[in-house]
Amino acid sequence: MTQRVLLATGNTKKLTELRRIIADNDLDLEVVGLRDIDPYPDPVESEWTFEGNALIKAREGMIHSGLPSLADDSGLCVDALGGMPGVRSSRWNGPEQEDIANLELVLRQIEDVPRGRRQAQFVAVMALVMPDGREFTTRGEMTGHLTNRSKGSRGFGYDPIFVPDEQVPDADGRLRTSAEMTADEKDAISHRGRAVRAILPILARELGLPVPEGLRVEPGALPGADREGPEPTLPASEWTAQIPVIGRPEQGGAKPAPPGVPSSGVTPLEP
Ligand SMILES: O=c1[nH]c(=O)c2ncn([C@@H]3O[C@H](COP(=O)(O)OP(=O)(O)OP(=O)(O)O)[C@@H](O)[C@H]3O)c2[nH]1
Ligand SMILES: [Mg+2]
Repeated sequence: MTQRVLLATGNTKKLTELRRIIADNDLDLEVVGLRDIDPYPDPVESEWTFEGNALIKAREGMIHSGLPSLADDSGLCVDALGGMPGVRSSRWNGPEQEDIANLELVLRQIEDVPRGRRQAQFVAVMALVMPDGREFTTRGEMTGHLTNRSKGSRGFGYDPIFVPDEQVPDADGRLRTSAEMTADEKDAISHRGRAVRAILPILARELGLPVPEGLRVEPGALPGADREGPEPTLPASEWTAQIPVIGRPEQGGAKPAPPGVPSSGVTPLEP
């Protein structure tokens, strides 16, 4: 029988991306969203780390559904803002969680920062909480820089002002924002794509499912994969340290970067 897994997020655009990345990897799973179960109050994201908040959301999902639960905590870390908005990304302009207001505030805050110093990273942490209480987290990152005005209408959040490093310039030498990329292009290089592709082999193993070919990792590379005896007692943060960020194109991951996209290295800033 197909097993069910909860994706515990209230953000519909994020849910669409997560469902899509999971579907691309051919696991025999039924993915359930928060709308498919009895409603419960939004958990308070009270931690100061992506790992901490992802675990809060996944634990709450598991408690209310009884299902293995996945949650994503993600955000934009801007070098010129000392790594902020970070875990505060969705509420940067206030509790209303408005994407455009958040993005405009970041642009105002770095108005005087020159082009060569506008580096930023998207970070996503995926947490998996199993009904027996075991917990796992994986992390993915996407580096890039910020433009000074919005371009593109795909994606969500800060995508219209974020130019990923991992892309090839077009014929005019122009680089695109992640809001100008197709879904497949963004998933191949995104923080979320990487974090999801890293958690799927762990989820497959925990559910006793075959790990799809492209997601297979070396025996022993996953935490607890070769354990004997009692269940592991390491805190989730230490498990994380043992999990390789698989799925990166440069590491032979599940889904290669689209044709023409360099596997690593930094492409020039927009002319
Ligand atoms: O342009 C973007 N492209 C992305 O790919 C992306 N990933 C994250 N973000 C930003 O980070 C917040 C997450 O905050 P977050 O993890 O708390 O999620 P959320 O509050 O939206 O939903 P939930 O999962 O907590 O229910 C989001 O709202 C966005 O502002 C992104 N922006
Ligand atoms: Mg949130």
